[in-house]
Amino acid sequence: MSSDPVVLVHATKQLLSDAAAARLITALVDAQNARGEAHVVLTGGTMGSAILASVAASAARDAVDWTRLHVWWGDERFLPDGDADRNETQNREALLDAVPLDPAKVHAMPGPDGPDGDDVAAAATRYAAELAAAAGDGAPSPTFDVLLLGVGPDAHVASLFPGHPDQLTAGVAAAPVHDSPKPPPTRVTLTFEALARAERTWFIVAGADKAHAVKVSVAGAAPAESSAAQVKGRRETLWLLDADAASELS
Ligand SMILES: O=C1O[C@H](COP(=O)(O)O)[C@@H](O)[C@H](O)[C@H]1O
Repeated sequence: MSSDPVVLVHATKQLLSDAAAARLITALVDAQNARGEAHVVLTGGTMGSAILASVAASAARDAVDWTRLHVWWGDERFLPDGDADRNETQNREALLDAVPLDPAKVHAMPGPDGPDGDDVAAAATRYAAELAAAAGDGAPSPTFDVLLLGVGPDAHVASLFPGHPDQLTAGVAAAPVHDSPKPPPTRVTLTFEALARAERTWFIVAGADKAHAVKVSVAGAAPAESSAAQVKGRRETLWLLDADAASELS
């Protein structure tokens, strides 16, 4: 069960960010209203933190009950806690440190200063176990209410790089990535199987350097050309773009 991609274009990167933030607040409020708690998966990169900064600046920010939100990550650069290049650090600066989250519900991916040291495979296994524990019903992870994904110019999402040997890891929810083509070389990522467990999947993409990746991904390219094309939400798959990122779409 998955949904067909829908494209929505905003004129500027700032409008894209603000509109996506409004959409995110509403989706989290609705999920909490329906089920008590909500689960969101965050992303790194340009738009991953831009949308969170827009949430932070929104007058509706505290319509979300932050204490009832589980925060997960789609991927993480395998760097120590607080490193400026960690997605978590950037997301914290943009929003997470400014809202009253329950620390027990903030599920950061371990780095080399974590319980497994520099064993990135063990760190990924640990994260998969945390996902399964949160599901609590034998599923490999909770159902994610909203999955946010940035997209690289090479059409990667999370740390799943097209054509990379670690791209197609199967049978686990989280996997190590070695020799990433984008620095840093070592990462932890959710797998395609885990990314498929979202109700709403939103790609948030700005900039002309992403236009080709957007075009081939929306068209449904094969894994060797696009990781983004392999990910769909169960209920909704939205491509939220600025005009530059949409410039190669017909
Ligand atoms: O390395 C990463 O890159 C992508 C996209 O980043 P961008 O700066 O090109 O927007 C990001 O979504 C991913 O989480 C991150 O680890």
